[in-house]
Amino acid sequence: MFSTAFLDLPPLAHAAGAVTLPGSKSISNRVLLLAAMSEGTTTIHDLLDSDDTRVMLIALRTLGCAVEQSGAIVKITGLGGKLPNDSAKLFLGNAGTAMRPLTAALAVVGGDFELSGVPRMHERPIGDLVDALRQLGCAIDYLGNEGYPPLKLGAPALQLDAPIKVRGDVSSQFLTALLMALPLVATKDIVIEVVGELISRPYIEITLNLLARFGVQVRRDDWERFTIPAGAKLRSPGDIHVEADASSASYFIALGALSTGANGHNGIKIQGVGADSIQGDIRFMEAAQAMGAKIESGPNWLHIQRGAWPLKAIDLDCNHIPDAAMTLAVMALYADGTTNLRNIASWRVKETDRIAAMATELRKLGATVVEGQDYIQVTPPAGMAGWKAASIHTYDDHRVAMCFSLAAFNPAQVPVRIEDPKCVAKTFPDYFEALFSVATADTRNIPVICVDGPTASGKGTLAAVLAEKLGYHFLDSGSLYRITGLAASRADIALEAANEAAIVALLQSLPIHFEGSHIWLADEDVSDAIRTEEAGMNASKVSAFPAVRAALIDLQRNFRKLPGLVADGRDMGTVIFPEAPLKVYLTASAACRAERRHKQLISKGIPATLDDLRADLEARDARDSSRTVAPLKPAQDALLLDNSDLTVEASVQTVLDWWQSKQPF
Ligand SMILES: O=C(O)C1=C[C@@H](OP(=O)(O)O)[C@@H](O)[C@H](O)C1
Ligand SMILES: C=C(OP(=O)(O)O)C(=O)O
Repeated sequence: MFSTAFLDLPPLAHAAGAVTLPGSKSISNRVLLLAAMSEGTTTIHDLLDSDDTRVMLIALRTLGCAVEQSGAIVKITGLGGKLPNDSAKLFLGNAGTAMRPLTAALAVVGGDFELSGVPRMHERPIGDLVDALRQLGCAIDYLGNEGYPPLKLGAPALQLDAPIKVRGDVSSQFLTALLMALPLVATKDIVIEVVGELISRPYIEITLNLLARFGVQVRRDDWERFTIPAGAKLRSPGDIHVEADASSASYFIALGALSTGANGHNGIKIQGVGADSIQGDIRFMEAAQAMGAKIESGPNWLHIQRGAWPLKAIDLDCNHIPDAAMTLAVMALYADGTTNLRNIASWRVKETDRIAAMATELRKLGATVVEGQDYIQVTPPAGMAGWKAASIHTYDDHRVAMCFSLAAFNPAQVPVRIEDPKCVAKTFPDYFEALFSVATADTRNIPVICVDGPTASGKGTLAAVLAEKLGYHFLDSGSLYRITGLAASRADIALEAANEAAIVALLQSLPIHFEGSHIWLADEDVSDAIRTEEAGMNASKVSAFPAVRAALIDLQRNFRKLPGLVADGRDMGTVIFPEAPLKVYLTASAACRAERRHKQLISKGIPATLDDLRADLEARDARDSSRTVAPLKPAQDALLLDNSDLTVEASVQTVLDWWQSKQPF
């Protein structure tokens, strides 16, 4: 997951390949609650692991439910409707699929419970559900604003005779919550009557489908009357598999529809969900097809390719696909006219006011947007010149972050900044990793920040922090020379010019790989072994051999991958990435560098004297700057930063400011 303040997406060129998507949020949280309340043990396969399921799992554990987790398999020992802990405070984040169904289940079972969430959850309505539960005799108080969480639940005095009326026009989750809770107390037939037009109906179908899997057949009369039969009992089905999330699939369906292939591959294959999914959002496929996508489907897979181009503008009632329809609003940027998405009033009471958010952010990109209480009309930017680079505010809404990433395919090749990318953790923590696994950009568009400088200038530290703050890859090029020196010494090859060819041959066979800040040589983590003073000296020696440097060029350039790279070394800006948009040459006085190195060594318990260290590093500076190939020197267009008197934080901030000053947003 990218936990950076923002994630800059360079203009994306193509996308092709396969993605396996995480489990459905709607299925996961329903199955968790049903499994916890049922009799028997349920083994859940491919459960979604995200913020929304985490709050549900924590809540169930707090209530006394036994949960065993091993990898993607979760085993729940059902409580049979009886709670070991009948007093608890539950924090449910911003998960509607946890807050609404748990409210109903705990209210009918009874106990002393407080249910709260993030501030936005306290602005998301729940009054219609509370009103319905109060008709049943449930004891529910508002702890904050009337009609909204947080809630306090008490012991109910259940009256099951009269039909329960529930409004269906604000959220279908209220009806879902009642349908899942009432089997716990169905000593007689319980009738639920929906008042007002029921929205988001396919989600009710998911609920009915899963209730049936847990042994409860609800009778449905049209979409207005639902009967839980007397004696209904939740019984574990044993094993249950969670399909991949169809709403998450919408971003990759769109990706297939709007991008051309890459690396000899064409189209996007989505694994884990197919056209026969029980999730209503799978019908996003039809909307994407209407816009031009070519889609094939098989058991649990979809394959999407670009068809019509530009996409065709559509006019669509999106009530049945409220979540995936946000993706259509971004696809509309690539359409041949104005797209009209209607009957989406519920967008206003979700993670944010989604109609307002989409309108504001689409306009930043250059689109013309008209919004109404329950619709949005999107007209694409006028020609290439109409597109604007934009920093997309994401309102702590996972779907805003995910769908706006698709704007990076814009024909004007302007970058797109996604603010607070970690908000995708609600349903798809590794969304951007999945995107980068199939999307490609022209190499020249992938940003590189070079940090060059002499030994002990702190360039490794600076570069690593920059990479972390920007979510970029990190190339510690010096480590490649260090590994080469280490491997040659271990192979008893003297580090002399006469052995240059042998060292290159050895280097080409080295199984080097990087994992975060760790560097591996085959099965050995050599991160520490290459950091000794001796390894540094050896690195300096092998790095003076032209053939060694040449052999490492492609390896280093291959680090330039989406979303970007921070590369530290001695010739990053001069030789390896001469066209990098930002080159920093980091220095500090010899005295200062010797002192830093001294502190470092002493703290590790390695004896050293300041004078020796200073002499060594001056010798190393001389060798590095006088070698014939790629000598250490600032690139002509490098910005010089002397950090002798700067903290790491101050150096990082200076470079981040330089970087920001080069951005179009
Ligand atoms: O029941 C569900 O799993 C959901 C129902 C929908 O909400 P509304 O019924 O409020 O539209 C949907 O937007 C939400 O993401 C999940
Ligand atoms: C509306 C959504 O979430 P919730 O389940 O919290 O309602 C969503 O995921 O788009």
